[in-house]
Amino acid sequence: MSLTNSTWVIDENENRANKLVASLCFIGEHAKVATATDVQESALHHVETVFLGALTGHDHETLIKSQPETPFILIGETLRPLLSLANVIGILAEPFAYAPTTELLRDCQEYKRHLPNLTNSKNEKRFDGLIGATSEIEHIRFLIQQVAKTNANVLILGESGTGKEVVARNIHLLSNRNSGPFIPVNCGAIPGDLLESELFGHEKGAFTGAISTRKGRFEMAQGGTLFLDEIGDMPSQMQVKLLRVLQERVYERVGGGKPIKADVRIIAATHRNLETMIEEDAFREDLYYRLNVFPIENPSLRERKNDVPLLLQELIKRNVAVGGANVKFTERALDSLKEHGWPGNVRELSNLVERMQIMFPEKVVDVSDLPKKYQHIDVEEYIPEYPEEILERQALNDIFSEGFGEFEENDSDAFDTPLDTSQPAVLPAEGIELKSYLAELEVCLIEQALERNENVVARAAEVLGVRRTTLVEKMKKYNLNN
Ligand SMILES: Nc1ncnc2c1ncn2[C@@H]1O[C@H](COP(=O)(O)OP(=O)(O)OP(=O)(O)O)[C@@H](O)[C@H]1O
Repeated sequence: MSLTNSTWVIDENENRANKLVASLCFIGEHAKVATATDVQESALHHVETVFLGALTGHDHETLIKSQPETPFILIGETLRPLLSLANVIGILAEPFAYAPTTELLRDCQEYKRHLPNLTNSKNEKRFDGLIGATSEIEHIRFLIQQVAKTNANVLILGESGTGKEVVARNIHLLSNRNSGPFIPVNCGAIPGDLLESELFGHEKGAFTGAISTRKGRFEMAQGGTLFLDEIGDMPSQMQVKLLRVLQERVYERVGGGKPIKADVRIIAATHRNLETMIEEDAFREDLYYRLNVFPIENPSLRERKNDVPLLLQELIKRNVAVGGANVKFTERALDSLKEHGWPGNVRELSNLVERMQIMFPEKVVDVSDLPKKYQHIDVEEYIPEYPEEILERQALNDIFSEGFGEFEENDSDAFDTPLDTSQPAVLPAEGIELKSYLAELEVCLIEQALERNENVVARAAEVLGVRRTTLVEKMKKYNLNN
């Protein structure tokens, strides 16, 4: 329960009011007796809960409605009809027992915590790059806010690409160390024998190659936050050394004897299961408990798939800001993306967005434009139908610009059919009906292409040198069912 925010008891049944204040104080609440006039005259931002009992000269309903951001608890059954008001959380009757009192106080806290204007606007602005509106990400924001104010070590768990570093940066940003540095170290990317000097620094000549004295990441993070990413990949001899620093808060540079005081907040992260690693003797249990003071479990993207559209929008915006092209997604393309499993989480989504921005600049992306593995819903593909004259012009172009010459040279059997079209270049003396002649020729070539390619339209389109959708149109036009 809150110790800083206060709880007010407004009840003209003085005896009952005093009993309630006493029992609230007993459970650690800062409770005091107040009056209806106090409510009318204050903004009540600092008031967590108001207990409301008997009143004379004031209307209960008007009073409750005048403070919509404040949760009220009614005292005594006679006020039950007021339960229908949204900010009335419940009724408490004498004797004021521990269980119902604490439950109601907790509900009031929740009412305040989820107040739309607090969670969505004021707080959001203070978070940097942590996008999402689902309850899963709201919970992460809540944990960040709670732990940021303290100096506790934090362990961020979660699959790769879920934004563990984003969370760590936000803890730093909201902490009172935010004027100090945020120093990340990827423990998995630095070879074991270099990690010690990387973390603690070294004195000149401490080892071959130590040509000058160098500060380590701990020293660089002094007064700020050290983010130990991929802590599960830290070699065991380094785990011992890190544990010592966490316990004693001092360390020495490699090759140096002078102890340096560590004023550093530690945030560690891993995608590994440290408890299993402990069982396998791959991670020290004592270090685990030192680091795991406050665990934060980042949800995977598939656990918060309703955030996909919002994230997508944000990732597009970020790329546009650095010169990328804009791109839009149809509603059903978004639905399809929501069905994806996202093993690479937000990082995978970010890569997909970049790919789509390159492939479809300033266009709208539909399900069929997505790479195959992201197509999770069946949609009927739109095949445009064009006016007759355009199709005829295209047919003529196809035939005269690329068609015949090559066909004759490369495949002398191509026109070995009963149709007159086997000698297309020779104009009979009596002339021809060009339109139907060309149509027959087209049908003949399409049929051959389909036959040679076991009726696979995509392959037939390839040998005819047209797009698959064009061939499908022509087959529809000539009523050719394969
Ligand atoms: N909630 C989020 N909102 C916006 N961007 C996010 C979010 N989560 C992750 N990202 C983006 O996804 C990418 C991966 O995030 P980050 O590096 O923090 O993940 P990680 O969990 O630390 O990954 P790894 O375990 O591989 O180190 C970054 O570009 C980051 O900006």
